[in-house]
Amino acid sequence: MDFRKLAKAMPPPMVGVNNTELPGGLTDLPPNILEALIPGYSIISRYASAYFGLDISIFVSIGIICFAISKGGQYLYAQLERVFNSLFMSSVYIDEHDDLFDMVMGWLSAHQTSTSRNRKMRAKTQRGAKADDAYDEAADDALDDNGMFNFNKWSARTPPRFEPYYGRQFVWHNGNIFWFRRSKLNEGQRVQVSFGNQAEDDLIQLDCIGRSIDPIKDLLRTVRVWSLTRTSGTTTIRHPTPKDRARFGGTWSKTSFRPSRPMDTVILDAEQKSMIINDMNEYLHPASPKWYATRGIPYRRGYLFHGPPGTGKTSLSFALAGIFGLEIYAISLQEPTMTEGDLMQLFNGLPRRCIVLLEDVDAAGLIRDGASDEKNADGKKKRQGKGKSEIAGDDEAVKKDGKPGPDEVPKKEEEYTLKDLAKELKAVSAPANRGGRGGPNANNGTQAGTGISLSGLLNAIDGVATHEGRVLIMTTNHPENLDPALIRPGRVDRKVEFRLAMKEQVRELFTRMYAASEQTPEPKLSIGGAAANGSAKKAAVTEKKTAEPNGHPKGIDASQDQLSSLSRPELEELAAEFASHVPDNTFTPAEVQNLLMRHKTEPRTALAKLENWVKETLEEKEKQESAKDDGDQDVDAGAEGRGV
Ligand SMILES: Nc1ncnc2c1ncn2[C@@H]1O[C@H](COP(=O)(O)OP(=O)(O)OP(=O)(O)O)[C@@H](O)[C@H]1O
Repeated sequence: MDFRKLAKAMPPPMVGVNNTELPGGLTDLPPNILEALIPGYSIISRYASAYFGLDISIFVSIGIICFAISKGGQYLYAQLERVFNSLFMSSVYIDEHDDLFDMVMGWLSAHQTSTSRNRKMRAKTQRGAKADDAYDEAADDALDDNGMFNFNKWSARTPPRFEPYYGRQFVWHNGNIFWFRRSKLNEGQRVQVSFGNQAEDDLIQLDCIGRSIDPIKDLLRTVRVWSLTRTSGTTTIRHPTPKDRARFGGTWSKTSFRPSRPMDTVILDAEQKSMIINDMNEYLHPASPKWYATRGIPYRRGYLFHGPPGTGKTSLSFALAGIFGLEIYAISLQEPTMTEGDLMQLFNGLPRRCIVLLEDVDAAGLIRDGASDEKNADGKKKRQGKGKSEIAGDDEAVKKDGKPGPDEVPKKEEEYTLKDLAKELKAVSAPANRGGRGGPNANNGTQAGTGISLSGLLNAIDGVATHEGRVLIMTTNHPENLDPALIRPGRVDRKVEFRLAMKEQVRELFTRMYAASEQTPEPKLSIGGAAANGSAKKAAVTEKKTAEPNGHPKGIDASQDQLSSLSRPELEELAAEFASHVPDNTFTPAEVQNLLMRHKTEPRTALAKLENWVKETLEEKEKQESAKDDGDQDVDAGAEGRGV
């Protein structure tokens, strides 16, 4: 191509008054503009002209014009699209913080993977229960030569979830076409759309043709049903969003979901169990809100689960969530960064129906300030010295106005021994040692181990601004340490005591463990020589047939034999015998379960090892007790030493 000819073909430059060249043709921009746009332009252009006889200003000008045309075109297209959208399209926006966001993403990824020709997707590693869904028989490939489960091998088989990336794509549903656009929330939108959301929020925009959003509503209904069906049988657990991830405090994040716990796996006094189930069922009935409203009673329900650790308090909460299809919103009052404002916002952000789980409320170190404690006339900080048995299942023990009942008169000042005082000191200092940032400044003059005062907690639980409809479950190992105001009727409507296991409970635990339909396979262990000589699997089979020195069979086949050859009446018989050797009121169900878990498929072995286990566990408990007593004495001595 002869560039000189091309240059000649261009219109000649216009000449100004002083013979200066004016910008003439479209392609002839003033050199000083080009110089400003492209540093060193004049030198390049001079060289190009001298050596190649080329006037590069033509190309630069053409480039700039093309750029301007394309930008203009884009702008025009965007304007036309905007006008078209506003006249003929309807849109619905979904903020990332909303549950619908995940549901839509899940639906789209499930819906699109088979049909989509999308060339841009976001791949997401599946975690938690979703990933576990991917388990199938072929996952046995994840066993190594020794029959050991290898998680890396197994998780490598779990495919990632592919979901739409930023940008626009369409999807068909019920004969309608929908456009789906995922974008980043810009600053302005974020304030309007998602007050209190995370810093890196995304936004989904769903568009459909027509002047009504009804098709989108219909699509979202489908998505919700699809999503809820998929997650039925699981319980969702949420926790407060960590401060570093939340733009504002007091928002909830879905932290996990797990298979719902069947109620019959929680072994508890039948009467207590049916009481709590019936009570909750009645409360959650759709007609209940009206019933409460017409009587002027706040529509709230609270339960206190109390008893030693490992007796089933958390398990029952999860089982209740499972049968009533509720999500669990768990709050730890010991969280040092949580403020009363956050707590209030968390309670305000609860859905219409849910379970709020406050675990170990006694450990939060909530103590009322003497001045604000109207129950203690002498203004001294005191906890009510209420025994566990008085609290157990006794709704009337605390009077309606929160004052102690006649049978629980507070100790007089002189009845407070040094030990009481030492315990108080320990209770107050314990949460602080855990990093609590209590203190008078943190909580309106109320002493507490965290940033939450008792009045702050009470306000959040049932303050005027608090939403109605939730079920509050508080758990504690030391109900006697709780302030009566926290557990007064209205805040705690029912109390359930969890005790150490009785024979009947042990029997049920045993039966449940070995009657379960699905047994987890035991590893086919054959470590060492077998692997080394390359005939590991064969060796494993041989090993199954060998017996342990104590006469108990070893390996999966042998242990399965114990189960497969066990008829129901035999199992019942074994369970009764097992229970008869476990002393009442001595071990927690968790401890008994621990023994049974060691012999998951060997009920007879569990029975054979029981006697030893009882002896060893009792010895261990005694040791722990005496160590605790020594600790208490140290605190007493310390208190006396300080002249308290
Ligand atoms: N009553 C019970 N019935 C069935 N399983 C139980 C029972 N109590 C405890 N377990 C088992 O023991 C383990 C611990 O139980 P869980 O967490 O419910 O106890 P907890 O009372 O909430 O303890 P903590 O006070 O320490 O929170 C669980 O694996 C659970 O299955």
